[in-house]
Amino acid sequence: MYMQKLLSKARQAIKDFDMIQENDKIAVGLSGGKDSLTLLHILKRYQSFSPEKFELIAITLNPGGVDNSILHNLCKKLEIPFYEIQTNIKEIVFDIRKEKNPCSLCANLRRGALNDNANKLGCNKVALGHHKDDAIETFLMSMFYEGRVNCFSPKTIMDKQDLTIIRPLIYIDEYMIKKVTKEFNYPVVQNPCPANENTKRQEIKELISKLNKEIPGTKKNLFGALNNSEKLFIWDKEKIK
Ligand SMILES: Nc1ncnc2c1ncn2[C@@H]1O[C@H](COP(=O)(O)OP(=O)(O)OP(=O)(O)O)[C@@H](O)[C@H]1O
Repeated sequence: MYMQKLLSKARQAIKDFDMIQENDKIAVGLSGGKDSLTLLHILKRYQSFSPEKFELIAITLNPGGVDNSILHNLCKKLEIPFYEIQTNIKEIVFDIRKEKNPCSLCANLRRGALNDNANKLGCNKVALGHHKDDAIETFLMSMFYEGRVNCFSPKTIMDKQDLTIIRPLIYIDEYMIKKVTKEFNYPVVQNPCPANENTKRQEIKELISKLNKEIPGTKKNLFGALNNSEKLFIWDKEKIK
């Protein structure tokens, strides 16, 4: 039941932000978590009726010591070429750098490795599993922790690498992804991260959920604010002068 809704929201995002073109070769960043598993299935379905013909592969970065055979099998079943890349990200973040706030270094290393490998495999696009809740959380985190109004974009062109990053799940709520993951029994790989669920992001997620109960519509309005580009430069000195 939810799959059709998800597919239609993904289709809308792909159209609104012009994410896919004819002959694209798209690498799905497949972590084995619910979001990227859903993304892989959605893009596979979308491929069957998309007006633009495109190629799909999956890349999984192994941070060190994770058994991803379940993802190998899934991709074989879906007939999507699968590439597992061994990395030492876990060792760098936790043993060498001994990071107190490991998430941002880990995310940077993963992003770099994913983009480099996608490039090497001849892809011109990388698809990531970020969804609507991720966007709202990132939007608030950038204000609370960095003092700036910022968020990742649905589509980012990386000039230096000749690569475009797309986020087709950007209109989809996390609860819908959870429903579909359960309904279709996607083979979720246990997240090996020692900081999992114990992060600033988790705190912000809980705060947003609390606020949404106290002030109904909070989440919807925050997402609306993110889409309201006219109001993003609130106190723009050049405009006000
Ligand atoms: N180890 C990895 N290998 C390949 N792609 C990854 C990996 N880790 C993250 N990604 C990609 O980056 C996206 C955002 O990463 P993040 O760590 O925020 O994951 P997440 O929100 O927990 O999503 P998921 O449920 O897919 O793990 C993922 O949805 C996925 O597309």
